[in-house]
Formats: sequence, C-alpha cells, structure tokens
Amino acid sequence: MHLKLGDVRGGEVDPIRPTSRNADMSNNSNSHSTSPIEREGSVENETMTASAHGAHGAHSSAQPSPPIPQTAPLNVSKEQSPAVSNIVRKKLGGFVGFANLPNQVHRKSVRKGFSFTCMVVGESGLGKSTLVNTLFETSLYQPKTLPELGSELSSTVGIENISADIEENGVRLKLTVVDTPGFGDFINNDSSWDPIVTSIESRFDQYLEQENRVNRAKLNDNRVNACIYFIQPTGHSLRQVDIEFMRRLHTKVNLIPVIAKSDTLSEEEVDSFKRRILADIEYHKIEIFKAPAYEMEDDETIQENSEIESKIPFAIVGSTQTIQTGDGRSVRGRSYPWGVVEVDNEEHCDFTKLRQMMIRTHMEELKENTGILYENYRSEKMLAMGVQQDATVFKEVNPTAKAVEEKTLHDAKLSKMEAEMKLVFQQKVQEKEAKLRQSEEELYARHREMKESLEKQRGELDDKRRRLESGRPLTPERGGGGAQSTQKKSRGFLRS
Ligand SMILES: Nc1nc2c(ncn2[C@@H]2O[C@H](COP(=O)(O)OP(=O)(O)OP(=O)(O)O)[C@@H](O)[C@H]2O)c(=O)[nH]1
Repeated sequence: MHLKLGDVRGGEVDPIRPTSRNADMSNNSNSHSTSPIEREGSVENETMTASAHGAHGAHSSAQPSPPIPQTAPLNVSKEQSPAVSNIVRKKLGGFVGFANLPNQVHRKSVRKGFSFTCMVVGESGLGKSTLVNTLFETSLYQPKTLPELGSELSSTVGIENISADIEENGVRLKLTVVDTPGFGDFINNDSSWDPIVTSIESRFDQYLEQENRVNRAKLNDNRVNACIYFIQPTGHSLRQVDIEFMRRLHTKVNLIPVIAKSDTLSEEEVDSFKRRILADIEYHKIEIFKAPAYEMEDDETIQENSEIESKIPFAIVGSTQTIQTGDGRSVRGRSYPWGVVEVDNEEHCDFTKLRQMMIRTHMEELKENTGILYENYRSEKMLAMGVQQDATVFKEVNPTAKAVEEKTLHDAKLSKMEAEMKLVFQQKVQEKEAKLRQSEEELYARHREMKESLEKQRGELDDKRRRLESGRPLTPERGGGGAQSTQKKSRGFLRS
C-alpha cells in the first residue's frame, strides 16, 4: 500500500526542513545564545565559534561569514584530570565542515526513509482503528464488516499486521500497525496477553537471529516500537486485565496508555480517572514510556516534554470525519446534540499531545528505547543460555597500570614455570638415582653369588686333586653301585 498524506495542518512545521529541535546545528548556528557548541565553550571558557559561523557561511552565500578569531590552543593541565588528559581541545583556524554533519545525516535519512511499528491493544470497539487512521490522517484501516449473526467467533487473540508506505513532504515512512483482535473480549481473559508477549518476543528473536548471521548487511527490523494500550473509559481505575497486561509487557515494549473514547467522560471524570490510573501504574511498578530529559535541552523542549508528560495517560478522541462547528469552522471531530468534540483541539482531548509525542518529537526516541529493551531481552536470553560476559571487558583501562599488571602477571607466570621445571628435574634425578642404586645392588648381589659359587668350585676341585694325588677314588664307593655307576657319577660330577 502506498499512501500520500494531505497537507500538514496549520501551524505545523515542514518536516523536510530541519525543525527548531532537530536542526540545532544548522538553524541555531545563527543564534549565539542557543548553539550547543557555544554553550559548551562558554562553560569551559573556550571560543569554538569557528564551526558555528562556518556552518552559517556554508549555507548562506549572501551573508559573508564573520571573521573567525584566531587564538592559540587551550592549555589543558594534564595533571589536573588524568581521565581527560588525552583530549586536547583546539580552536579552529577556519571552517572545516563538520558542522554540516547533521545536515548530511538529515539528507541520508530522508533518502533512506523511515520505518515505525506500532501495536494497538484494547477490547473491540474501543476505537483502535479510528485512532490509527486519525493519527496518520489516512485510511490505513478499511471500514470493518461486522460478523454475521450466528457465525463462529475466534476464541483466541489474533495478531494482524497492516503495512503502508506513507509520504509527507518527501519524507517516506513505512508504517506497520500490529492489531490484536480479540484481546479482552472473552469471558475469561486470563492469559489473553500471551499471544501478544509471544509476538513481541518472536520479533526480538528474529532480529537476534539476523544479528548472528554472517552477512548482516540488511537487517529487517520488525520489532514493535510502541504499544498503545486502550483503557476502557470506565472512570473508575485500572481493571485486573489492564494491570496484568501492562505488568507483562512493560519490559518488552514502549507502553503508551490511553483512555479510549474520552468524550464519553466529563472533564472532572477524566482528571480523577487519570490520577487513579497513574496511582495504579506506580503501585504496580509499571514503566510506561516517558520522554527522556537531556541535560543540553533548550527551555522550549523541556517545556514541551513536561506538557506531554502531564497529559499521560492521554485522554483521546478519534475521528476522521470533518464536521462543521457552530462558528463555521471545518474540523475533525464528533458531533453531538450538545456540540462538537474537536479531535485536534487541546482543550477537548489529548490527541494532539499523543501525536506530538509519537510522531513529531519522539518517534526516534521510541525506536532508540526499543533498542534498549531489545538489548535487555537479548542479554537475559544469552544468560539463560549459559553465555557469560567477562565484566573486565568493560572496565576502564589505564595503559600504565595495565602494563604493570601485565608484567606482574608475566613474572608470576615465569616463576611458577621455573618452580614447576625444578620440581620435575628433581623428580627425574631422584628416579635416576634410585635406578642406579638398584642396579648397583643387583650387580653386587650377582658378584657375591658368582664369587661364592667359584669358591665352592675351587674347594671341590682342591678336594678332587687331593683325592687323585692320594690315589683314593674320586667318589666313595657305596654298596651295589659297581664301576659303571661310579663312572656315571664321576661324569656327572665333572659336568657339574
Ligand atoms: N464516542 C467515540 N466513539 C468512537 C471514538 N473512536 C471510535 N469511535 C467509534 O467506536 C466504534 C468502533 O471504533 P473502531 O475504531 O472500529 O474500534 P476498534 O477498537 O478498532 O474495534 P475492533 O476493530 O472491533 O477491534 C466506531 O463506531 C467509531 O466511530 C471516540 O473517540 N469516541
């Protein structure tokens, strides 16, 4: 689907031209009082105006750039702060061009286009499709046909994606709306949030899987950037299903609670309802999306953000119909016998504040925060899978201390190796000595044995010789032996 939006409404800024908050560098460079560079410079007593004037000069050829003061580089005492000693601040001698970086990013972003995924959750008939169509001023949702009487209704919560490429003043946005038909529509709504949690997690898983691929040139990001949760305009407080849903989802998605069809409540009722909702949210420690506050923000932005925050949860009215007011104006709104509720009138509802936060000022912030929620999910998943992170990887490293630490470790390793080698050597020597001792003993024993046997032989031979000399027989004759047996014996003796 490719849709083109109508003209931007009166009093709104052309988005292709940098707005006051998006293009601090290009627009504010003309104004010395608000340039972030100058502010930093004034705090640290530095004059870094070269870039600011340079940027101005690059864009406006009609007005010559004011002369850039040529001053010597700042002396930063290295002893004062070792953490920043490596950063030496220098003043520029002329226009370098990096002041133009925001414009480069701006042009590239416009060329690439943007994408945004928004989920809408709430019971049937609370005005989800009407609000999406009102927000983006387009008929993203076609008019629905009611199910025929007697036809079987789905018994589970569904997840439906509607995508459209919309364009406003040359800026393209791929908008995906994730609808959750069936949520809260059953008699028992226990676990009706399960399919929604599963869908959000599976989108994270898909992204994680793509990140782990070898080729990550093109990541298809369909993570949910914001979830508009529609609260029934009961005027009481949050229901159990609202609390349970938000408790389960707040760590996985940017939650934006809205009071649906707030035109059905009076102003006082809306105020007290909001207070009770906020008390419930705080009590149950539910984190809803709030515009983050940054230090360098200008007063206008701070004021804008606090106004937006004061309206949470947004009491909204949705309508795409243009109607005539009593004073002859054509407005988007809902007509009642007692008058007209104007969608774009801040006195009537908070629709404009919701749109301002979601689309005009904090869409990028929502996307950035989605990244943080994804990171939390990813690390939890990794830890659950047993992947451990070495905390020392992130500690700050002082090169000298690191070198000393490495040398100590190296020395310790060397002495450990030396001690081990000594031990092995000693063991080997002991083993060798024991072996030598053993073979020495064996040699002695054999020597002794041989000596004894030789002594014995010598004694016997001496005895024989004496017998032969004396003429006596070699062996004394024993009865019945005869000459043969004597011979045999003498042979046997001689052999031995
Ligand atoms: N009074 C009032 N009626 C509204 C508002 N927004 C929508 N409606 C009406 O409520 C009815 C249902 O609106 P839808 O936008 O279709 O509601 P839905 O939540 O998308 O409904 P499902 O598609 O069934 O989930 C329609 O008749 C709308 O005109 C509102 O802010 N105030």
